[in-house]
Amino acid sequence: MSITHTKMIQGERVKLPTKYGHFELIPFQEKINGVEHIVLIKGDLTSVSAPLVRIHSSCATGDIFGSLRCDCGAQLAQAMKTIEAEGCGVIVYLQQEGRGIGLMNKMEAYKLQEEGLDTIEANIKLGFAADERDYGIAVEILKALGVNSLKLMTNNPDKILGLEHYGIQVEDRVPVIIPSNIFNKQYLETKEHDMGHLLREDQSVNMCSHDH
Ligand SMILES: Nc1nc2c(ncn2[C@@H]2O[C@H](COP(=O)(O)OP(=O)(O)OP(=O)(O)O)[C@@H](O)[C@H]2O)c(=O)[nH]1
Ligand SMILES: [Zn+2]
Repeated sequence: MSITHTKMIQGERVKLPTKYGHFELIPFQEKINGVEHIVLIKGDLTSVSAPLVRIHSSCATGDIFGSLRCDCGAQLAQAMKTIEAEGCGVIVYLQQEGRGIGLMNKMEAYKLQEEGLDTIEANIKLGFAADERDYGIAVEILKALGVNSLKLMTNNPDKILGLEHYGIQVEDRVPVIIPSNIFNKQYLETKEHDMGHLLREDQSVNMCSHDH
């Protein structure tokens, strides 16, 4: 039976055994536009004060087809394995293809990268910001699950700020670092040098020192 929230409809909770572990899946649908997001849950979230959470933006190329142009597919697998090992946690899989610009535009951006632009320049040339994502809906979903405080699995400091902006307390950051390959080396370098992603194991963000 579905549950109606202010901005979303929460669907049926079902078992989802996977090759990385046993999870439960809950679909969510935004009322305003019908966009659907997927939540995977492991364990009893209320049993810990700050559960492990991965907010994952959809990447059809990487997550479904195993594309080597980015690190998304491997990050998703690593997050699922880590949550399985921990015995408790959540993956919020957001329908936010191409950092929020959609698949058609992301492929335009890929084409521009094949012509020499980097991932940021390509977005800008298409008239978008480098990152068009907003985490309001992710926070609505987390609150519906009773999660207000968490340990975030990410390399992206903007994602931490994006959640904190909507009142989620990010207690800690857990890196999700995937070794680069020849196809994504330059892309990851741009993320590290120009988008501020923390791609070295020893880097840390001071959770209390963000400016809001
Ligand atoms: N516009 C655009 N989007 C891309 C490109 N490559 C991957 N993406 C999208 O980027 C999103 C993933 O963002 P990332 O910057 O890789 O990672 P992140 O989610 O911000 O940070 P992490 O939590 O550390 O993974 C997904 O929605 C992908 O579809 C690209 O070249 N251009
Ligand atoms: Zn990707």
